[in-house]
Amino acid sequence: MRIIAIIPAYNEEKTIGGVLEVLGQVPRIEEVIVVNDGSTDQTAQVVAQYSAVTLVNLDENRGKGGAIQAGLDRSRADVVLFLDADLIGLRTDHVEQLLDPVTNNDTVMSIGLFENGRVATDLAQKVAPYLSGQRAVRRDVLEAVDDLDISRFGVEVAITRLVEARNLPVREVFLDDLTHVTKEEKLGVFKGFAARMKMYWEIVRYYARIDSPK
Ligand SMILES: O=c1ccn([C@@H]2O[C@H](COP(=O)(O)OP(=O)(O)O)[C@@H](O)[C@H]2O)c(=O)[nH]1
Ligand SMILES: O=C(O)[C@@H](COP(=O)(O)O)O[C@H]1O[C@H](CO)[C@@H](O)[C@H](O)[C@H]1O
Repeated sequence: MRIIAIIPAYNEEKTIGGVLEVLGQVPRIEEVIVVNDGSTDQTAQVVAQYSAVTLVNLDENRGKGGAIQAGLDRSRADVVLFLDADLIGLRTDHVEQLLDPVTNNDTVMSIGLFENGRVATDLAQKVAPYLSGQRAVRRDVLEAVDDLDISRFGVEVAITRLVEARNLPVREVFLDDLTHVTKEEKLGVFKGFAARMKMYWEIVRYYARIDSPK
């Protein structure tokens, strides 16, 4: 069974190194692919310091779904681990927790939920667990999702919805002491809030598209 990790990254120079350090300590992940989604900061330069990591540079920002599709297009795998590039507190046991239920064939997808990380980020995932970017997913499931490449922030909802529509088993796992940097922390209160609204809009737009007749 070939296991890979795909990390979509847009302006994550401050945190992506920490994620890659941890992934480098998990031998059963055969390839780590970072898709630099048109970043304007030093994300690509930071990733290039990790010689074992495959760096895919996109000239223009395609959104999270587009970045993930670009990673899938360049890979061959049975199971894909997805992690966001802005995680704080990631450990190898979190990675194993996400992988185990899928590699043991107990489920086709795991979803990782923050626990005891920070109140705000724990709560956000309690309210909307299906938005989490931390997952392990069987590749055949990913291939069945329509329009992943244009889904932008609709990507998690798209995958979750397909799994639910087919009545496939999903496993939620709790990732202790893990959190991420929020949009407001990255961009400041106003730009962060605007980015959050844009994210919700991208999710709704993807929904509307797949619900209307083609
Ligand atoms: O256009 C984008 C927006 C986000 N991301 C990446 O997708 C992940 C989740 O995005 P973000 O952290 O902004 O979402 P949040 O967790 O704040 O909702 C991160 O690794 C981002 O760098 C991306 O590749 N392209
Ligand atoms: O938890 C949430 O409400 C959002 C917003 O997180 P921030 O606190 O704005 O960083 O984050 C998630 O949603 C996105 C859409 O599904 C995912 O792509 C992110 O990985 C996930 O962190």
